[in-house]
Amino acid sequence: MDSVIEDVQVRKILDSRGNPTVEVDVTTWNGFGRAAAPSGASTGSREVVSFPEGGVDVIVSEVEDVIASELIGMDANDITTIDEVLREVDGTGNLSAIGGNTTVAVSMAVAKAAAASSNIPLYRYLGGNWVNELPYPLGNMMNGGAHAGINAPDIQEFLVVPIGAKNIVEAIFANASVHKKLKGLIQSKDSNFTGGKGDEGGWVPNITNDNALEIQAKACEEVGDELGLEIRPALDMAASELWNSKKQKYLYAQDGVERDTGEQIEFVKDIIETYNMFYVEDPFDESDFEGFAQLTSKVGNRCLICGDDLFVTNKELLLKGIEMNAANAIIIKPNQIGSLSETYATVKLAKQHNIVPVVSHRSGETTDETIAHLAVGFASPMIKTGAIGGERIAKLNELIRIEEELPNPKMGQF
Ligand SMILES: O=C(O)[C@@H](CO)OP(=O)(O)O
Ligand SMILES: [Mg+2]
Repeated sequence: MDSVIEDVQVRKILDSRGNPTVEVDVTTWNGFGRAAAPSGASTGSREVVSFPEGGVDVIVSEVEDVIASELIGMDANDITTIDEVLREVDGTGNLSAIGGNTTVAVSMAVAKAAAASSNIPLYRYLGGNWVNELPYPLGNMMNGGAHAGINAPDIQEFLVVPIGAKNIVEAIFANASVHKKLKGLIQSKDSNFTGGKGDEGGWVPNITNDNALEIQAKACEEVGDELGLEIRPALDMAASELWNSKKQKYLYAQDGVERDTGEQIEFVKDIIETYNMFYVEDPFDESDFEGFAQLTSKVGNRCLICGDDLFVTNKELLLKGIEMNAANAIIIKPNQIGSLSETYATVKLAKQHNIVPVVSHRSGETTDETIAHLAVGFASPMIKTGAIGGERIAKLNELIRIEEELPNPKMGQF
């Protein structure tokens, strides 16, 4: 049979932070799939464990043979069973024995090999013949928090969404234009700015959160006017990184301000209203479903409130979020949960409840382009994958190629 797995190979490769990660090759009788795992810096505490003790070297020297001997002879189309086998091989609840990064790379490589065995691209294999939607790219413009150095803003990511773009090419180049525009705007506020960038290619300015918000909005407006399309600001606050559980407060070191949960709700609501934010991710600590629910009830009709560390792509946590009306969007990162089939189950649940799934990169990435295919195949209306930088444009440029292949392409529907 065309899709029977004949070989599985694991190797150590570099990620964008210079750290080791795994790349997996899966060969079938008539196909080949390759995928690599990314890694986070601001990771949620309920994510699966990325690597076992001993790191990538242990996987290459000890785990590769075990996985290969289990998978060889199986049908690559049977991804759900293969993912279950990987969980059995691991034998722990949180994938700490062989690592969620190992299992997710195998799982994605298997899916790519299955698609290749049928001579179709991964997005079509996952989404079927009707797929025709491209995701709006959520582009990273300025970095702070755990993705930048000291003196940068506390908010982790200042993002933009080119919501008026008619196609993916226009959208991707609009984001790149905002990124360029911001360089000059930062220089006018920060005389020491050297043009330094953070982990995801956004600029790292030495300015306050307020100043960053102001120039983010200005850049959206100016570039939007120049290009004649609407561009809206967005944020990933990664607030678990700001939360101090002893003090029960969010600490904004750059601004010298501390906020309790009530003050944080008002602060974020105010930002959303002042700057007409399209999307705010992780405005509260990862355990504060209640804070999320309060904010969503106040502004969920005009802004996407998205859970990343809150849900960690986990179906059970999403279910809790749905019951509490905690959010109206969810970040989808396959390596948070460790397999493609579980990732899909979470996306499906989100869609059934009108929660917008946002397929996302990690701060540590490789040139693997798989998430571009997942976003299109899952009809995710938005993808978070940076704006510039080799490991980010690998995904963006793949979306351009996918758009070219689709007979009747449209931008995503919310
Ligand atoms: O918080 C996030 O959303 C991500 C990606 O932007 O960062 P990390 O991969 O460090 O978790
Ligand atoms: Mg996040």
